[in-house]
Amino acid sequence: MTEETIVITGAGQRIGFALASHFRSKGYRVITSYRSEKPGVTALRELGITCIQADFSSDGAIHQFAREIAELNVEIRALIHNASDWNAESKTDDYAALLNDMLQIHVKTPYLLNLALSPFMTSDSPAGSDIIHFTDYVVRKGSEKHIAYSASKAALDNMTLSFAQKLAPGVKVNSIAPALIMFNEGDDEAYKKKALSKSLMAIAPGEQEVVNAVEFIMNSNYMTGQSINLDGGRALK
Ligand SMILES: NC(=O)C1=CN([C@@H]2O[C@H](COP(=O)(O)OP(=O)(O)OC[C@H]3O[C@@H](n4cnc5c(N)ncnc54)[C@H](OP(=O)(O)O)[C@@H]3O)[C@@H](O)[C@H]2O)C=CC1
Ligand SMILES: Nc1nc2c(c(=O)[nH]1)N=C([C@H](O)[C@@H](O)CO)CN2
Repeated sequence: MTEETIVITGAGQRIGFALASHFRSKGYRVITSYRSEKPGVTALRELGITCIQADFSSDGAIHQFAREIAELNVEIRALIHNASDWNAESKTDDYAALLNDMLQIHVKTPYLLNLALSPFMTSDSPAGSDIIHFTDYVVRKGSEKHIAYSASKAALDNMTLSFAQKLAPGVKVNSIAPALIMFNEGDDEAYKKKALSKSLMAIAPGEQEVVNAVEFIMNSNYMTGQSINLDGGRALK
């Protein structure tokens, strides 16, 4: 038996959680990875979403996650690479480990999952199937506070181009490059004011904005190898 399936990495909270609940409410089978058990993961299970524990810091865990999905005999409509850590140089003095961690989650994980799971992306829908990478506004500008994070997201942006070529025409491969979407718990008022002032729109738009961008990509019959800048016009400020 096959069922149109959406695979989302790192969906236990925030944007990944919003995407998983959205697609489940539309009737898709949804499979997510989660690293740590948390209330969001319980809530996903209650919605009937398959949640597979996977900490992608080891290559073995990436391969195991792909194997578990392959064994479910699914037809993947979309593979959404959401899992990410936003680690800063200021929080460590082990820069080699930081760079490894950033490359592991933002480059090696999507690279290996795309190669392992693209054979299961054979949707009959006119828009085909989709791979969506979440990059970041900083891909265009760099970031002095998140150098390794920014470099790894830039590599992911580049992989969008290569996989778009490799997998066309059956699979479209695109990126979403967000700037501020939502604040983190503990962000203080001074930080929020500064962050908001960086874009023309001057808002933190929330998860639904990303859900809308994913829907836009999936509904396109023609767009591949592109990046959507979901950044409130930040580059123009
Ligand atoms: N929020 C924003 O304003 C912006 C977001 N983005 C991008 O959008 C995407 C979603 O953002 P957001 O919801 O804020 O992300 P979060 O940082 O809140 O969540 C990311 C998820 O990825 C999981 N994860 C992290 N590292 C690993 C790992 N090694 N193995 C497995 N899972 C892992 C985390 O698991 P756990 O629950 O265990 O921590 C977490 O649930 C990300 O790719 C992000 O970089 C880009 C720009 C702005
Ligand atoms: N994995 C994450 N990546 C990013 C986050 C986050 O919370 N988790 N947050 C940001 C910021 O919102 C930034 O764009 C503005 O402060 C960037 N990436």
